[in-house]
Amino acid sequence: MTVQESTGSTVSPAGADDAVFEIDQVSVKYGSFTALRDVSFAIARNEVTAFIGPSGCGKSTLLRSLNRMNDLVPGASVDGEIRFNGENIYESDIDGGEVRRRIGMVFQRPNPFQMSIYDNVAFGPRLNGYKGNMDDLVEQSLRRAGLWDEVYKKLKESGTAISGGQQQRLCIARAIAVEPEVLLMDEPCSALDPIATLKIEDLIRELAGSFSIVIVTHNMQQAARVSDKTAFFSVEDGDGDRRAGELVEFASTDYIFTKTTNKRTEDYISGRFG
Ligand SMILES: Nc1ncnc2c1ncn2[C@@H]1O[C@H](COP(=O)(O)OP(=O)(O)OP(=O)(O)O)[C@@H](O)[C@H]1O
Repeated sequence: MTVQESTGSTVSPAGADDAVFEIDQVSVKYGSFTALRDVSFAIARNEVTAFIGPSGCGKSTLLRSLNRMNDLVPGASVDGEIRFNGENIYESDIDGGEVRRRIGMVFQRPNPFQMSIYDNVAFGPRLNGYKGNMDDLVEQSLRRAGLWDEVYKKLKESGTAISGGQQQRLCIARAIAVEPEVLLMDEPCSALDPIATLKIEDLIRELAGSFSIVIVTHNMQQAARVSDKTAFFSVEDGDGDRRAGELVEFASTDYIFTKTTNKRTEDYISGRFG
């Protein structure tokens, strides 16, 4: 596998042992349009990896490819291999639904189900036939999401009748209740105020010990605050608005934000581009 990493970075290429995902020459198309071209790098286990880059460079496209969410997008197709724990999730005998159960996702806008707070968290475990004590699991998941103290008196109330920041933490509790190995987060704070954002960022750092987290963010301070490694994407050089996205640089977050010598990364980080 080719692993694109910066020379001089402190990151050693993650091999199959410590990589949760190996992304190997992945290109993603929507119909005939190549949204992302030939991306290769590895995502380490139990770390936070941030995807940054200008609008339209394919960050969300790649994130959705990691749990085959793109299967649900008409016209989307993925070439190359994405190995999750060493197994290519795009093999024909792998069930996309099963992949999505093992890899949780949190979206831009909090999207609690129209049901009680309790039922939101219990939904996934019930679907999976969880046999343990559901009350304990709900409490533990809400505690891990930093929400228990705020909602324990109103577990029977609607999951949509709490603040946006609380709803997003409820969505995180719902995602972790089924014990996924990975949490994919697509700009999880973009609809939140600064205080709710900081709470989610603290939570991401706390959860990183137990889960591998991949976060797409437009907010570079956020990437710098929460992530261990950063992948910077951009669109290919040239004219026209149908240019493919590509991985420019992947390295430790510290390297990307303070030491990079890559001009394209520097220009983006310093706000000269994008
Ligand atoms: N469902 C789709 N059908 C066709 N083209 C799409 C679709 N989704 C995304 N694209 C195109 O693919 C490219 C990458 O989009 P993507 O949303 O992955 O970028 P992004 O880096 O996440 O952008 P943003 O930061 O604005 O969310 C863009 O040119 C976008 O217009």
